[in-house]
Amino acid sequence: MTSTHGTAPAVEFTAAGKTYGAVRALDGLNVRIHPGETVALLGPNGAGKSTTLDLLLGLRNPDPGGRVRLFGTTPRQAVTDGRVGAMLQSGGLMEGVRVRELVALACDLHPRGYPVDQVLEAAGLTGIAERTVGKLSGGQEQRVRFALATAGASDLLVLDEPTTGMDVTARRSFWSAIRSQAARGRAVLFATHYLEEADEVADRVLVLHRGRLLADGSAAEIKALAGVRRVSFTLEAVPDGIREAQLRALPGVSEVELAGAAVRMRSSDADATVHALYALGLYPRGLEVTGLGLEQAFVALTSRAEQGGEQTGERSGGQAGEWTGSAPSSAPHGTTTPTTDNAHHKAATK
Ligand SMILES: Nc1ncnc2c1ncn2[C@@H]1O[C@H](COP(=O)(O)OP(=O)(O)OP(=O)(O)O)[C@@H](O)[C@H]1O
Repeated sequence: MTSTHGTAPAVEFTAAGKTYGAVRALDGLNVRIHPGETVALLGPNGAGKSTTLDLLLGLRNPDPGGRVRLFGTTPRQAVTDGRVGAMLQSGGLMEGVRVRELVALACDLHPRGYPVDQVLEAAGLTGIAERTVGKLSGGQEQRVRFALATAGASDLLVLDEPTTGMDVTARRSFWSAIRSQAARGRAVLFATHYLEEADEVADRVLVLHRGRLLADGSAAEIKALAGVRRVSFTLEAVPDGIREAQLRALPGVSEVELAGAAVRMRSSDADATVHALYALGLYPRGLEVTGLGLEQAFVALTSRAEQGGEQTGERSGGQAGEWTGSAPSSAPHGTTTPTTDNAHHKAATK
């Protein structure tokens, strides 16, 4: 996958901050996204996702000292040049017109617009092209928004909670359409609360927390970074006096669930937990140590940050999977990491 537009990153945030009154919504974000990458933006409510997308689209300006560039130019210029397609949560659709008319208008207005039938087909709207927009279901409206975002040959797609309201089938075809966009070399950035979508679709996951980048890596790297594992087993005989509190006190254990003889625990140091189990005189049967899903890793990372163990997720400019300590890296992400190659590989094999 190569960019036909030189070597400038699709997206480049440099020390980008945004303050609303007393609220520091975005706190010195350094991030680069390259053509062909599909990137998920995750974060709890209020983490700064919408602010990030607003800055990216030129709807707001970063505070002085910060900078946002798309393809080496300003967001506004990139939008004017038709290089950005966006699907936002806010903003109503024109209700009185037919689906085809609305999509045709977007195709006409785009500097590199596609034929309307092609766009309708790709968005799964051919069968409802003659319906009035105001009479569509929520999921159908989302598909219209997607069609508007892909009405022309944009180089970057920005999607805010794109599948909200879509049923399972619509979601599946939506993501398959997005994959084919990425396979054509487009950069895709989407904010979502559906972590399984981020896990399945994204080459790279950015986790925002209180306006700072908490983690930046593949879903596998984020899961590993959370460092928490599930330890499950059954106890053949529970020795007298062994109670949940004792299991909870084992090294690394943060959570214990007991259901009869079945025990499930979460541990940040599974080896130490298991050794200590034996030391307690317990003999676990069917012992399993498994990794967490992205959702659980996300919860572990963000709650750890809430409790004050926050670290920034900006890579140190060295190898993928390296994470800086508490001091933010001065080098923007992506200068030397292999993320782009990885993204290209994935895009090519999807
Ligand atoms: N126009 C505004 N004026 C004042 N504060 C704002 C404004 N927009 C956002 N904020 C605040 O900035 C912070 C980040 O908000 P933002 O909407 O970017 O978060 P988010 O990650 O998109 O949240 P959500 O998942 O709830 O949509 C929040 O504390 C929010 O209350």
